[in-house]
Amino acid sequence: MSVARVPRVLSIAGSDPSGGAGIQADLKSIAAMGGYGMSAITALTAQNTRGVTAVHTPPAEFLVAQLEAIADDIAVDAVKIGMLADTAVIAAVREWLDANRPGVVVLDPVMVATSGDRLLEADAEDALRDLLTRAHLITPNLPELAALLAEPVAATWGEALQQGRRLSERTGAAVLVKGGHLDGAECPDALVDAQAVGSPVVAEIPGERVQTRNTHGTGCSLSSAIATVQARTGDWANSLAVVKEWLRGALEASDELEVGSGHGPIHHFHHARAAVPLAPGEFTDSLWESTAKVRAEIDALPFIAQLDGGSLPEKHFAYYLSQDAMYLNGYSRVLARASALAPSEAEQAFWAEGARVCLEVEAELHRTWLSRHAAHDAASSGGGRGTGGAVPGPVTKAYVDHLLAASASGSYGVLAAAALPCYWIYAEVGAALHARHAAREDRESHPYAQWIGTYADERFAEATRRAISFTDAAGRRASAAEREAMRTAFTSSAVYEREFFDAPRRFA
Ligand SMILES: Nc1ncnc2c1ncn2[C@@H]1O[C@H](COP(=O)(O)OP(=O)(O)O)[C@@H](O)[C@H]1O
Ligand SMILES: Cc1ncc(COP(=O)(O)OP(=O)(O)O)c(N)n1
Repeated sequence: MSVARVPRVLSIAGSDPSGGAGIQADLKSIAAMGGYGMSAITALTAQNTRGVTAVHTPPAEFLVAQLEAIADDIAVDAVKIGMLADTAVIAAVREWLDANRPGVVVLDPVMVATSGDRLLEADAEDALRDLLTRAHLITPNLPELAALLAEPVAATWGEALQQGRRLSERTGAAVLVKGGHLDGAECPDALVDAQAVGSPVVAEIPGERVQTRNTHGTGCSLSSAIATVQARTGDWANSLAVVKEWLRGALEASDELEVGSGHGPIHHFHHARAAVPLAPGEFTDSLWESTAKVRAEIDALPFIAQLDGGSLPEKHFAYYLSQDAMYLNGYSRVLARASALAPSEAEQAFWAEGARVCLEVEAELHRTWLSRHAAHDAASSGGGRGTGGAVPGPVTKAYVDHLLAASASGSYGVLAAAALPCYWIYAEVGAALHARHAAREDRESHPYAQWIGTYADERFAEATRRAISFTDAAGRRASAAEREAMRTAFTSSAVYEREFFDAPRRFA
């Protein structure tokens, strides 16, 4: 058979307005597997995650009109058949299949929903048995498999495989035997084909049962997904392996959806969560949120409270200043690298200016603050360093090494994310310190008044806004993997910010 890059897949099935089963689940599954989904609706149900309250089956002629409209205009690479409601619908589908003979036909013999509600009239079961012979693959659950054979429901996986073989013999189609209704921790699936050379079990995929109530529509999703992948690959065993892995993820992520109070739906697009288009600011907002705990820890550090209240030991302040000067020198090189990697001239100029300003501030620290605090600095521990000959402390070294590693990653986004906390957290901490200081009555006599005054620099606040905006744009452009790496880089830098503010207490 020929394979289609974006298979055009038709679901002939019923509608589930709650979106978890029926054509709604099929269209999501087809799209999730890279296909183009279409639907011809056999019946309308009123249902939610707790059960079915009503079924309305339009005249079969209207289904025929839908099927003809599609076939007149569009090549169909694969068909998935679900809820068929009654004999008139089954007859219409049978005639259409005979006239059009699609290359892939997957038939999910929907009879009774998990809630116990009938989705196929009892007198239509024989007509359904006859239709099975038109399918390439049949995907019954264990109660449906038993009903189609008029046998008791299989109690073991071995019995289920035997029943699958018998149904395959009777219909000439392959049967996907599904373990969803088995008791126990295992949830295997197997492709059974009585006509296969050797063993009729063509492929068997073991699987652990996912502990969740959200299994509404798993059968619909599985059958439409496998039809789509089969149209792409032409290999049933491969297709099952792909779909089973995807379905496991969809069950595991289903709690995120929070849909309904009964058996909720699965998360069809769990694998594409990171590819969701982001609004401006959304990415950096989420980075900021993810560091809430670290930022609260920074706010609670003795260094901040003591700087605020004026009781910070001067040797701690001197240590902080000398480490800041050394950090700025390394940070300048990192920003220069961001400039080199920047995708636009505006960004290139922005980071280059940041690199220049870092050196300017470093020089200013040496000229004013550090010379003023030289006596304390020289007396402090760390191997007799003075403001001129100081060596980077362990936190400064580790922080700069982390930033240099981000530079070496070659990813502009990762580097921008690693560099951002130094702007953003410093600006926020500084703004809060400055606001509190401005409200003090004794601010004139505060020993660190002049230093705290530097936190009010509007040019730094503006640079911070631009750094956030450029990093956000990089995050929106990034692949899922790069976004994850950006997140890790940002979080690590936030932790280093905390350690940097705490370093004077530990190492001065
Ligand atoms: N809790 C679960 N954990 C893992 N896989 C499951 C679970 N429930 C169902 N499945 C899988 O979902 C698919 C549909 O299974 P099943 O429940 O047997 O069919 P239906 O939804 O038609 O009743 C199968 O691949 C089955 O293995
Ligand atoms: C409209 C419609 N079609 C099929 C079903 C049955 O869905 P299924 O995937 O077999 O699983 P459950 O929803 O029964 O768990 C349905 N409910 N509605």
